[in-house]
Amino acid sequence: MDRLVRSLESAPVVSRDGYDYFVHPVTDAIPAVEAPLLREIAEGIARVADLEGVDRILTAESMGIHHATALTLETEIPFSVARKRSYGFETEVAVHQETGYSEGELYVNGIEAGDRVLLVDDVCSTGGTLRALCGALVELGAEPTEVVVVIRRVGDPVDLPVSLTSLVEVEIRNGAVVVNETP
Ligand SMILES: O=P(O)(O)OC[C@H]1O[C@H](OP(=O)(O)OP(=O)(O)O)[C@H](O)[C@@H]1O
Ligand SMILES: Nc1nc2[nH]cnc2c(=O)[nH]1
Repeated sequence: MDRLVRSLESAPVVSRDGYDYFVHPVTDAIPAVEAPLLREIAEGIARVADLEGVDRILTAESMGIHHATALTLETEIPFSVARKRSYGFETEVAVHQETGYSEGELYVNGIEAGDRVLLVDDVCSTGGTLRALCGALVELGAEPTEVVVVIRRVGDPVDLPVSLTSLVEVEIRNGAVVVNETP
């Protein structure tokens, strides 16, 4: 995870209503997302995730999408996106998403009862987004298998019904990103 670690160490931190928010290609596409980093991440997720029997990858709009795309290209497992807009389908499940700086609804479509679903996202901080998605899967009769994120922001305890793995962990200390590579 050399590229990921090096690039995170120089990520700027801005305030979003008092929340120290780091800005990075993985989480914001700022500066640009380059192919070697994207590839390193997709290979890293495929290595740490248990892909046996997984039918679908699920991510949240918007900044999980490029990681889910790369992972699908790496594994051939199709992905779905929980969107921030409703399509109004009868089978749609809406869940409330709360992060450290925002809240809204996420709408899950295209997952079937019995599907085994790997959840993937760019970052997990409070865990509010991934907890909401796990709830949507259970409501649909699908099975969340595990959560794998690129970056885990340590600090907030997260409460998820399945295991959470990250490629790296970060902390924000004195306005700067401090990175710990996970084994
Ligand atoms: O662990 P949490 O506190 O839930 O935070 C993590 C979520 O925050 C970001 O999404 P955001 O809703 O900001 O939307 P974006 O992907 O469009 O930036 C990020 O992409 C994760 O989905
Ligand atoms: N880019 C970015 N996305 C986040 N999602 C939750 N926390 C963060 C953060 O600090 N930075």
